[in-house]
Amino acid sequence: MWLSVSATTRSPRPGEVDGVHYLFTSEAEFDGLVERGQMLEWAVVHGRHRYGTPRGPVEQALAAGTPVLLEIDLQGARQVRAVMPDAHFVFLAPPSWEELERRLVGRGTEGPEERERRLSTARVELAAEKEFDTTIVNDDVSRAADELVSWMGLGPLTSR
Ligand SMILES: Nc1ncnc2c1ncn2[C@@H]1O[C@H](COP(=O)(O)OP(=O)(O)OP(=O)(O)O)[C@@H](O)[C@H]1O
Ligand SMILES: Nc1nc2c(ncn2[C@@H]2O[C@H](COP(=O)(O)O)[C@@H](O)[C@H]2O)c(=O)[nH]1
Repeated sequence: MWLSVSATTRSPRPGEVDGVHYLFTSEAEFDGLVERGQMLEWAVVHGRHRYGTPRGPVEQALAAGTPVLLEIDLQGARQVRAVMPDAHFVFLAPPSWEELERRLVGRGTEGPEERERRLSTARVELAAEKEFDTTIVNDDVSRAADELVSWMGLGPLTSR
């Protein structure tokens, strides 16, 4: 299974590595990817930064028969559904609203205003759960990953 690397115009957080966590691009570089048709999907997430899935690596993996896993927002999922109707869509849900808030605060990477923005996005996304083929509750990471792999009918998670 191949886990695709997204591009984003957001700045790296401490510890995030270009090409591993994201392809960190300038606004102009992201524009270029979009204008050249090199994005499978892209969206402004949390009303601020652009995030998108480069098309080339995904299409190459699929052509080689390798399943691809995208971890993208609701807007991106809707775009992928429009161009790849055979794709499968999993809604990754928090165990509770309170735990979602606790985890976001605990991550410690955003101030109160940005956290509120992200919680607003979460409210919108939670309301769209029924658009997805299944829901997996992210209570324990290992358990949720096992459930995902089992639902997909695949072996253990590997990347590139
Ligand atoms: N199952 C889990 N148990 C405990 N902590 C978790 C679990 N899943 C995620 N977290 C933690 O919750 C925080 C938020 O998770 P993550 O970074 O994946 O955010 P997200 O859902 O992508 O939201 P955002 O769009 O704001 O980034 C992180 O600190 C992450 O380590
Ligand atoms: N449409 C897309 N959404 C994406 C992509 N990569 C990530 N995401 C979404 O962005 C949020 C915010 O991420 P963060 O790293 O700033 O915390 C993340 O939760 C995803 O939902 C993508 O390629 N396309």
